[in-house]
Amino acid sequence: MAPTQGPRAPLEFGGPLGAAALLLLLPATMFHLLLAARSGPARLLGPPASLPGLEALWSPRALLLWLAWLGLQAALYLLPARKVAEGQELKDKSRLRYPINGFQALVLTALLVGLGMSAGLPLGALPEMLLPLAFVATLTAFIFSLFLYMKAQVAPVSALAPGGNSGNPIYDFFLGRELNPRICFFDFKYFCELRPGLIGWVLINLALLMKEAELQGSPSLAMWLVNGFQLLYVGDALWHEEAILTTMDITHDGFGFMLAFGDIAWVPFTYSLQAQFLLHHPQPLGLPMASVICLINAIGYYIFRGANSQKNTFRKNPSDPRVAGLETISTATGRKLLVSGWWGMVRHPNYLGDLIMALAWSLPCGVSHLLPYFYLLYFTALLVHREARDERQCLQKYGLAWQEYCRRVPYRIMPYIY
Ligand SMILES: NC(=O)C1=CN([C@@H]2O[C@H](COP(=O)(O)OP(=O)(O)OC[C@H]3O[C@@H](n4cnc5c(N)ncnc54)[C@H](OP(=O)(O)O)[C@@H]3O)[C@@H](O)[C@H]2O)C=CC1
Ligand SMILES: CC(C)=CCC[C@@H](C)[C@H]1CC=C2C3=C(CC[C@@]21C)[C@@]1(C)CC[C@H](O)C(C)(C)[C@@H]1CC3
Repeated sequence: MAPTQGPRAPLEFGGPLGAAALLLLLPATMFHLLLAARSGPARLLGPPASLPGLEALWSPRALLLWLAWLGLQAALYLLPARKVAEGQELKDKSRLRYPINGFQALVLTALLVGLGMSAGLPLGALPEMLLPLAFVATLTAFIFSLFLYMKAQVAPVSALAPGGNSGNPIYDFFLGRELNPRICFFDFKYFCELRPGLIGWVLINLALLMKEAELQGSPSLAMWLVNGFQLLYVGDALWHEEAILTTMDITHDGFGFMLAFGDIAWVPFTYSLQAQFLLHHPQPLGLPMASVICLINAIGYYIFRGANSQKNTFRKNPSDPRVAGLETISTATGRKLLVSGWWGMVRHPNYLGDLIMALAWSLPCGVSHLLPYFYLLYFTALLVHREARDERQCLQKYGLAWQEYCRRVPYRIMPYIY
């Protein structure tokens, strides 16, 4: 049995109690949002108009569809890739290899869905199945996390994540014990983070758009914008798939319920909330306002992509002409920190861009309801918390050099505000 990390390792997310609460709260919130979006009052706060019975949650057809979806995405993952990338160096000095074929999976999925639709596949029926689909996705996340927890029992110590090995089963189940659980070349965390949930999200959005077209004669401008913006975001993530190998989720966090549920259930069913809301609460949107919203999304995307690409280019090759002229601070680890360019503006410019885009995704839903702004509120909380976790890790890694960086770049996410 793999040993634990010992009682003195710092606990996150409020320790075992916080983890236990989140195990219940996260699925409950997701179901609340799904129900609220389709209800008349569409209240974010307060109880849903009615609670569904088990017959509304359980459907063998939804289970089959869900398993077919996971199977399709797994098959696409296993197709030959245009490139195989190496991950960050692990504790045992080895590096894992990852197929770079996520964008290919998105295109092939789009082709298959297109073919299916021309053969009569009723994509517009999907919105009716969101509740039972979310239910089987949640069940899958629980069962899968249990499998991951047990798999970690026989994993070598070097394969364990820095957190998630406290010895408390609830906490460790939630956070995840093993860093990169795999069977042969199939990496579960890498697969889940980018494929079934992210591609599922844009498919759900598309189904909501088709349904709106069925009901109203054509999709609304607001629905087009939400679909377009979020497709750009998902397409971008898959196009720059390799960049995920340096994120905290892959390099630091174990794979447990938090990420498994987040990746396969939370992302597709709550990130599509704006499109769900629009189907049940059509919103008028004129061209001038739509243009302003497009501009906001473009500004957010420009900052998000610029900052992420600048850091990735710099981390891959600091002498790359695109980043060689930037000012840096040396650290004792031999790695440098950027102090000019995007990373000299605030310490997390990529989060700022992401948040601006989140605002642009909600604005097409008007200002009559708070519900479509849930993503913006949740995402602000997630990124503020994530930023604090990252800063702790960077302080540990870079010590004085990180303190110097914080002194030179005092704002975390929003210049002059935070
Ligand atoms: N839509 C969603 O739900 C979510 C989206 N995201 C997005 O994912 C993206 C990745 O985010 P995340 O993984 O949290 O973090 P980052 O991509 O911001 O990576 C943080 C790491 O970057 C390195 N770094 C920090 N400052 C500097 C600097 N000045 N110069 C060079 N390197 C630096 C450090 O690692 P090192 O030095 O070791 O390289 C640090 O640990 C973001 O765009 C975020 O908005 C994140 C979470 C959820
Ligand atoms: C509330 C809850 C269940 C939290 C779990 C958090 C996860 C939902 C997120 C943690 C980091 C994520 C990232 C993306 C999606 C959400 C999760 C999984 C991401 C794949 C979205 C697309 C981006 O371009 C990205 C690739 C940078 C990003 C990576 C982090």
